[in-house]
Amino acid sequence: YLFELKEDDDACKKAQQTGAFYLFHSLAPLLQTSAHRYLAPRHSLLELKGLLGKFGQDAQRIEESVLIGCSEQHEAWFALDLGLDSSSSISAQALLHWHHTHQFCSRSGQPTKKNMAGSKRVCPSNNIIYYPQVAPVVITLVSDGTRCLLARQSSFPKGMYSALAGFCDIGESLEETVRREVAEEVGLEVQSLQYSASQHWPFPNSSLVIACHATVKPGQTEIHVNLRELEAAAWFSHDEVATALRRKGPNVQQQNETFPFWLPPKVTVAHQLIKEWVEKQTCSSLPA
Ligand SMILES: NC(=O)C1=CN([C@@H]2O[C@H](COP(=O)(O)OP(=O)(O)OC[C@H]3O[C@@H](n4cnc5c(N)ncnc54)[C@H](OP(=O)(O)O)[C@@H]3O)[C@@H](O)[C@H]2O)C=CC1
Ligand SMILES: [Mg+2]
Repeated sequence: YLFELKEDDDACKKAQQTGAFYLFHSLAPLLQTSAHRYLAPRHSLLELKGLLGKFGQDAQRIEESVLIGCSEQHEAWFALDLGLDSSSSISAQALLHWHHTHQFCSRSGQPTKKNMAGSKRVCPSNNIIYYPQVAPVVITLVSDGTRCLLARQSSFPKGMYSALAGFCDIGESLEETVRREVAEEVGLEVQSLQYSASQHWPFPNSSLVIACHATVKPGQTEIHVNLRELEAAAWFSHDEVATALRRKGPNVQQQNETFPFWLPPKVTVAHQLIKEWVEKQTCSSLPA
């Protein structure tokens, strides 16, 4: 069904009649607080038209919405940004952002036109099709068997350490990216690696973060921090990491100077990767 909506502008327009719209303003989602949770309110086409009228905006703006999914019952879901310049066409956040920053054909310089679903943009002068881009990123938790390596960039919030990360270069396999990034950032040679999980990551542009565990040879653990990429990197013991996992974000005052660091929040695949390592270490240290 989604494929049909992406390929057929008329079918997509029809789906808007019974669909649900989620709203953004300058790429920030409109959220509603409800019992200490944030919910994204849904709007029918009729409600949306009413809202647009209230804000003095033309109903034509609905053409700028982008398809972001559908329910099992074929209710189509759309996202619309009411805060961006009305001449731009838009898309949930990552897709909206991509449309906002890909308005022109890089061959002809002419404005490109979004299809109804927002799954692509086409240059009317040469028919070149542009599809939304995703940049693959690997995130690697390096271990020497008993400790794991965590690092921080100067741009991280104060005290936060995470696993190593890096964008894939063109032509690389994921395995090659892991080996290159680990060598580049901390001067270590990866011995083996294992895939863990992946996550869509909309910051700064749309990325697909692929998380892996990697090992280095126990005798080859000396870190050479690349200070152009990282502010610091160090080996941490199982206990240090397990304690840091229980610590909540930067707002918590650190009581104990021995553990001055904290880890990325639960929502990140980085957190899941570190948690997985801690759990694996705990299991392997239990008596058989
Ligand atoms: N969800 C998660 O758990 C995690 C997500 N991440 C995300 O992974 C990303 C990569 O990690 P990071 O260590 O910064 O990567 P890198 O080590 O590859 O370094 C980032 C630098 O690479 C350059 N670069 C190369 N290709 C791209 C591209 N396609 N898009 C943007 N920059 C590119 C940029 O340089 P220049 O600025 O000079 O152009 C950028 O500053 C970050 O955006 C981070 O938010 C990282 C860890 C965990
Ligand atoms: Mg990096």
